[in-house]
Amino acid sequence: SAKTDFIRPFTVIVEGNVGSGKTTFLNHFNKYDNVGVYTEPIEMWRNCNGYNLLELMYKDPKKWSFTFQSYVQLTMLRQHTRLTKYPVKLMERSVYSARYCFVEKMERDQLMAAPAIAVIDEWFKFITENENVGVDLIVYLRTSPEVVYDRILKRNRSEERTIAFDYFKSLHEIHEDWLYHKTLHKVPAPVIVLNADLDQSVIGEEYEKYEEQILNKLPVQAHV
Ligand SMILES: Cc1cc2cn([C@H]3C[C@H](O)[C@@H](CO)O3)c(=O)nc2[nH]1
Repeated sequence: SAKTDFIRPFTVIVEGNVGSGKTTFLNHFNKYDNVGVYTEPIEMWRNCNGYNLLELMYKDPKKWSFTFQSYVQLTMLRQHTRLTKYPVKLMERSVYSARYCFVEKMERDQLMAAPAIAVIDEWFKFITENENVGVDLIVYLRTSPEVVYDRILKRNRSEERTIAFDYFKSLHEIHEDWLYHKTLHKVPAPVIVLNADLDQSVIGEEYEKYEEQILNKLPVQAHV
């Protein structure tokens, strides 16, 4: 059958520090039948043609950050452009946080040389010119670094064992500048800020506060 034209659904990206509770958030919204949930393709980063790029990056960030982030950009582009039958698409992170948070962090730590950043940035500009990569809403799971650090230690993901607290602290500041103070990089859609420090036992109420906006259920503004 002819490939249907790409009709971009109402696209929501879920952003936040490592350990900010994105998976818990996505699981909560997965139960709605009109929402397509697209989790971070971490298994692809762990197995790119047999190579665990995530592990390589954490083991030797100077050597592998460019390789890792260029593959992240490709896999996130794939997530953005995947056709979905759902009217609402919920994505875990995006090409925007890839560039504005993680590549930003690697640039500040000089883990990626300027020519490498220039190449990533050219790809990013080309990719984001395409409106199929547009987003309609950003959910910012706002946390404090201490809370996410404690969660990461408990989660104990093998590749993350070597990360120092300072990494999460500066990644937190980058997210704050981007999505809360809005002083860092372009913000591609309106932002809803959730208090994601809340414990799993009560955070459902926090989600429910914004459910209508997230599910695009708000009454359509009458066009006068
Ligand atoms: C878009 C994007 C997600 C992402 C995650 N990560 C890392 C942070 C976590 O340890 C792990 C899974 O999110 O990958 C990264 O280094 N660069 C990234 N870029």
